[in-house]
Amino acid sequence: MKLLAFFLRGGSKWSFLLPVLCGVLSGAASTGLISLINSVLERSVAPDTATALRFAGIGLVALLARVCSQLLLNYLQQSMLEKLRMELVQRILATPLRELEETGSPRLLAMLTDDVNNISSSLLVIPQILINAAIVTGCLVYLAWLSPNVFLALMAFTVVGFVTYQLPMSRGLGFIRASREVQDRLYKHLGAVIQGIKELKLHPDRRSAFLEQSLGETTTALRRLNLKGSSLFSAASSWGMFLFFVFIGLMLFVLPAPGAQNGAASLVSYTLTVLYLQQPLDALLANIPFLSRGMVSLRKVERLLALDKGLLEAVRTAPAPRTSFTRLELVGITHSYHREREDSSFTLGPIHLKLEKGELVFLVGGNGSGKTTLAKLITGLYTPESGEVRLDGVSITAENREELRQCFSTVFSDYYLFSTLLGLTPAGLVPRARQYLERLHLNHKVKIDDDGTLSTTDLSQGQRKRLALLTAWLEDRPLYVFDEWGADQDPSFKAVFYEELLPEMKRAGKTVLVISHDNRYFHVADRLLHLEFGKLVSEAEQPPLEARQRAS
Ligand SMILES: Nc1ncnc2c1ncn2[C@@H]1O[C@H](COP(=O)(O)OP(=O)(O)OP(=O)(O)O)[C@@H](O)[C@H]1O
Repeated sequence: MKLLAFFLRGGSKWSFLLPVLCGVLSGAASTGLISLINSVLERSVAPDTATALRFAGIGLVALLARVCSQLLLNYLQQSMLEKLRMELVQRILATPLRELEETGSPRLLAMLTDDVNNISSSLLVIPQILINAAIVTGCLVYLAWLSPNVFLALMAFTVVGFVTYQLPMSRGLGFIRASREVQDRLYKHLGAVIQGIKELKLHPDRRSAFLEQSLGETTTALRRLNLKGSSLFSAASSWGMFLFFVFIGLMLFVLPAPGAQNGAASLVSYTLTVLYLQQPLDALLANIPFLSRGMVSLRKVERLLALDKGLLEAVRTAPAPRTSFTRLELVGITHSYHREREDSSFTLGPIHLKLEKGELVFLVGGNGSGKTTLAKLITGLYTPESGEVRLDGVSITAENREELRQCFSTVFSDYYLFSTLLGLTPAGLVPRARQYLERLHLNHKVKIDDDGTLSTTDLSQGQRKRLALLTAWLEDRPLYVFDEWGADQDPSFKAVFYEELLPEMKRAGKTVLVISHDNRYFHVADRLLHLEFGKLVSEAEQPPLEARQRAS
């Protein structure tokens, strides 16, 4: 029911109902056919040309309605697949970063691939189940008309069949749920194959251990669980069919045509009708496992789908980026990471901090002291657990957090480089981008097409970071955050970055927060913020930039 409600909510009701109606029409026509066949066999209808034409007409309706239903269903499935995937991606984009980090990329990937496929496959079987259920109902009504006793006997069998069918089905569902959990682990290992390929290639023992233990154990567990689940589903389905044949056997040999008034002719009619039930019943039983997988997957993505509408709206209707700001204040903000398995936690803050327009601020401190975490809080990527962030005196809440984010251009140490200047296409930008390429000494390596496509991103780490800096530069936001940007640069380019580019940004009125371990260049900063174990331990004002440059 949950699945049905989800589909009906997700699209136009007619796009779902139309294939069902076509299917039901096809089912009704099929039932009409079986009734006609019975009548001809019983000789209650003459096998003349008119009957043959009736037969052909009903058959044609059954066929055309079935084809329409299938075509509409295929269309519905593909558009649902696209819609669901886009919807999930939009919800991922609107989900708080911390929540996504806790979910982890393997689970997100499994949702976007396996779960989306399972849900859309179950979409395809829902109408088929409804269609086959309609055929079964049609046949049952016909059977009830032929003989109420045979109908009642069949219903009694159906109840027994349903109850006994449920037992293996619910066990099977348990295995499918467990296999879906293991699937997340599989994606983690597959990620390790791709990202850890160098380490795996260079170390045979690690490679074998990975193949046998990590990946091997997971794929074996997955195979076993899926096998158990599918076997139980098949067993349940076969049990249903077995009961069906038992019923036919009883009808033929033990209780010859209960309620039969017309002897052999009636027996032929019941048997034929009951036999005709086999195909839709078989399809019904075969489709239920797909439905079960769809339900398991829907539960997996439910949390994303239930995302607060306000968050979704805030991302969909993001404000235009600000061109300037005066002051950003952090008032007693805190953030904690809890590690369940390690029974330890890291707490940043409470942090009190002000960033003014045109300031060049360095954030320094040991590894793990909380610099990146603080940068994520400042940029609005994390929501503080307590305290307040104020932009030009206005408190930042869920409603206006997008406005804060739009103030920043960043290059985090785990930045991502897009292969085009995505979202940056105002006229005159590409010539500026080419100038920056030259300044960043990348003009011999990378070309930028008029549509903003970069000729390559297959560069050295230092060069890739320069390209990321170029994108940030082009965004032209009032606040910049560079997280250990200089770490991959050669000494000459480090000097260009710290002594030319940063002061130039400052002169252009930008506020720049630089996370750095390059103590050779600390003199460039207006202020040094020192973070240790999550606390700001000191804040050092420095003399004016010109004096500092002269001194160095
Ligand atoms: N996603 C996360 N989940 C759990 N703990 C985290 C996460 N990110 C960081 N931490 C922990 O929080 C602490 C601060 O990390 P953070 O990355 O902010 O430090 P940092 O000062 O930027 O370090 P570095 O100089 O090494 O980049 C560390 O102890 C780290 O283990």
